[in-house]
Amino acid sequence: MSAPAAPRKAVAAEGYQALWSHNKDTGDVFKQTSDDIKEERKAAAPVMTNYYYDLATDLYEYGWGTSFHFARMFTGSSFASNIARHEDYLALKLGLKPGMRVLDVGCGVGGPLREIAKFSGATVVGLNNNQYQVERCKMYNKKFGLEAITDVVKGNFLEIPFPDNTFDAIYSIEATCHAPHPSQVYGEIFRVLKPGGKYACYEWCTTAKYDENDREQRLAIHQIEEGDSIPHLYRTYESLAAVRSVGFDVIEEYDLADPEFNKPWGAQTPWYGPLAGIMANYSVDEFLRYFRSSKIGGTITDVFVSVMEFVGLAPKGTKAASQTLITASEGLVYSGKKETFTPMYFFLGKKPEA
Ligand SMILES: CC(C)=CCC[C@@H](C)[C@H]1CC[C@H]2C3=C(CC[C@]12C)[C@@]1(C)CC[C@H](O)C[C@@H]1CC3
Repeated sequence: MSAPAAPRKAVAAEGYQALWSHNKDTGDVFKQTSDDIKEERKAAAPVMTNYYYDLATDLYEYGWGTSFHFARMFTGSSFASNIARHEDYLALKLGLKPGMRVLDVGCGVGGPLREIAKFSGATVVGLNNNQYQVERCKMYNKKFGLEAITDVVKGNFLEIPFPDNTFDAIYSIEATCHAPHPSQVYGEIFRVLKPGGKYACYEWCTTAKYDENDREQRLAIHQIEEGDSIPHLYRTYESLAAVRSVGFDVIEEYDLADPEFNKPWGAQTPWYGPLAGIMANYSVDEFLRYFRSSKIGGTITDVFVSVMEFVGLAPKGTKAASQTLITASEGLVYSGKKETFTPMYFFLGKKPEA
């Protein structure tokens, strides 16, 4: 884990926690998720998510790697190949080819961007609003000799810094859920996509099984929102309506986490398996990697970083980051088991030619 400048994480921890402190002392999840509080977080969304990634990026890389997303975990495949397959699936659906110019909206430190560039030969440009992640992405693109077919630009996906009709294809992986409302970011994606171009998305959503009046289910969804900087998690049907409302023709849409959908695809362990210690493939290497993301691994990391911060060897804010991610993990595993949440609601949209 690299230790960036101390003040950045300390400021981020303070700013982020302030946005999630409303009614915490009441212990009442309904009060913590009231409409007016959510409106405040929606208004602060770009700043809030910048704080979040200032805090979480180092731990993400340590515990997960450079591709910040979940995947279908096919039994017998390694974690890395399951993650890469999930990325290549988008390249296949978009029909990416050498010579095409593609935008990755909310690219993180660029794990997916580099895989998709290598898989397809297309030129992939990442868009990211977090300066630290942009720098990490640039560094990796150079390190892996991919500068000719990759790039990364700092910018807000609510105001994408490119002219209309720029890209041949666009994708986003578990990123647009940071927006106050999905239609805002889908509208921008529609604008910068060329007519006839396709947009593929993995969206974070609540499912039809989610009962927002059930206290335990609501708490777990709130834990996901708090632990992952999401102003509000929308339903799958709301995301679908949003992508249609900005002008896309939807060619395909389904929940890749739905066990029914997955029946013909062969044996899988759950997408949240790495957080719950459920391994898709057994080997010593895989054990170490699963251990880092599991509950027990996360707890050990938490104790370690707390001590490091206390003695001044880790920047202030590191402990807050670790605890935020433990909250995320609890909500994700609970909601994953109940099937009230999916991190892979997939849709493929086309911008009409005319
Ligand atoms: C925030 C969004 C929209 C996407 C990121 C999805 C995942 C990559 C992260 C969600 C929860 C994260 C946790 C970790 C890594 C990245 C996530 C899986 C850890 C395993 C990192 C190491 C810590 O000690 C425990 C974390 C648990 C949560």
